[in-house]
Amino acid sequence: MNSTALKDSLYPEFGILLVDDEPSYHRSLGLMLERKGGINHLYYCQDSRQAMDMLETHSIGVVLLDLNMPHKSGKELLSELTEAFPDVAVVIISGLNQIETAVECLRLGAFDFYVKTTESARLLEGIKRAIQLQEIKRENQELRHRVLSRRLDSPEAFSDILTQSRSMASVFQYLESVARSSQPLMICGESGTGKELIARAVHAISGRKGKLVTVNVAGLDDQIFNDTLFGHRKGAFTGAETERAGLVEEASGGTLFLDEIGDLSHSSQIKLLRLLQEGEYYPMGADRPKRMQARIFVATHQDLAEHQREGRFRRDLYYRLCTHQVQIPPLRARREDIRLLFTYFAEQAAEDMGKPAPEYTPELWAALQNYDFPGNIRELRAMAFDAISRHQQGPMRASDLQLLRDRPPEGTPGKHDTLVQFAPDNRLPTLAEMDEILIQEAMHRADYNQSIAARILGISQPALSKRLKRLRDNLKNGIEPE
Ligand SMILES: Nc1ncnc2c1ncn2[C@@H]1O[C@H](COP(=O)(O)OP(=O)(O)OP(=O)(O)O)[C@@H](O)[C@H]1O
Repeated sequence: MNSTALKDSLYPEFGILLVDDEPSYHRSLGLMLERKGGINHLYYCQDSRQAMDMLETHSIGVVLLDLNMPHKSGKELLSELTEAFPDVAVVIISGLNQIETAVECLRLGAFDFYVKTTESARLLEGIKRAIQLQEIKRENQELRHRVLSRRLDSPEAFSDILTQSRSMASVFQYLESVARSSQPLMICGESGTGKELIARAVHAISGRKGKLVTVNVAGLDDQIFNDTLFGHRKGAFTGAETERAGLVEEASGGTLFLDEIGDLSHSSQIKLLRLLQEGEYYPMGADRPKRMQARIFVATHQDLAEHQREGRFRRDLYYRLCTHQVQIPPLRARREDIRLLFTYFAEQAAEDMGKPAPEYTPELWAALQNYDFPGNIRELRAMAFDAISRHQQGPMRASDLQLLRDRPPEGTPGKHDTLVQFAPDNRLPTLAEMDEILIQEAMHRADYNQSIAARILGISQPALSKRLKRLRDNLKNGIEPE
């Protein structure tokens, strides 16, 4: 047995076992796979009687099997193999071009059938397909396992992403199951939902030793895109006085994160597609290609599926990019995170500004809960910093939040006087929350005169006093309105 398994970075994650009695064919196929496909996690077996043992002892995902071998024929081995290892993909590479044999092998469970004289590019494409399918199968199994056990292997990688939402926990579980894949990852979500934080977390648990290199591709014209990603040789164009490595090279052994991919120009889309299809690229002015050693992440706040349907984004590129895809929910779809995040950012702001962190009124929470956050967490963060900078004393109130975009213009009468909006998509406040909001508002309008506030509310002054006391006690004990 010979294997390349000692190399630093192995692709794919599982082994590819070549079973053939001809060492010269092993050599040429191995070289072709490594040079043209970057496939270097290879094991060789010359004696077909040993193949089953190798499958027992190594993590093999794909077997490349010859048919005509002494001792045990390929067909015999195929039957044993598909029975004992139904999850392994077997690609037959036969010396004979016989249609009946091909049909029989496929019936026995082979994934694909090629003859040895097949053009190497076609053979490579077929083997890559088998690898990709295996990767997806394994990731699926891994994901099912994680979802059922509701666990994360590396919770620390996600510790910068504050959340208590169940939907985000599922996002993390999915990301862990695809973190070690070599396939691209597409991160979708509205602006400010934390896509860049997600990219960093997934890179951290990808097992890749290289860097995460980020580039925003929106607005890059095709020439700049080309130079930024692929670099150039000295003298490649007027002004190219020194050689420059592109970001694909900088991300070697790591991850290249292309942000705002929905804004990539059409000509640059073609270049990116070629890079993904061939795994190779030409720095400007170079006559030999370089092999890409980076994994690609992309992010977008746009609906790329729709762009693709409308012809604004190349369909072939879209399908290459979305093998693994995650949708980060907007903040309004995980309102349970609002209080956690606001408190966190407000405390951070207070510390930065040397102020004590304030208490918060229930009315403030209700106003935040009923706001849509079109700018998501980025907007919430800015809102918390702004509120702390202007806050003077006492508990922080809804009126300290100047950034509420849908706040009615000053002086709008009626129900708009309060910050609580009754938009159809918003959660309605509970009666208990409404009670508190009304009391706070009445006290504010009455300039904290209880008798006047009681009159505004249509209750007696002792009744208001009792409610105020209960409110203060709840606030002190951190109890939420039911
Ligand atoms: N769950 C979170 N916990 C803590 N901070 C967060 C969280 N989500 C986002 N942030 C912060 O919000 C801001 C915006 O996040 P980020 O830049 O990752 O968003 P994005 O989705 O990439 O935005 P864009 O699409 O505009 O590039 C950053 O300051 C980030 O640190």
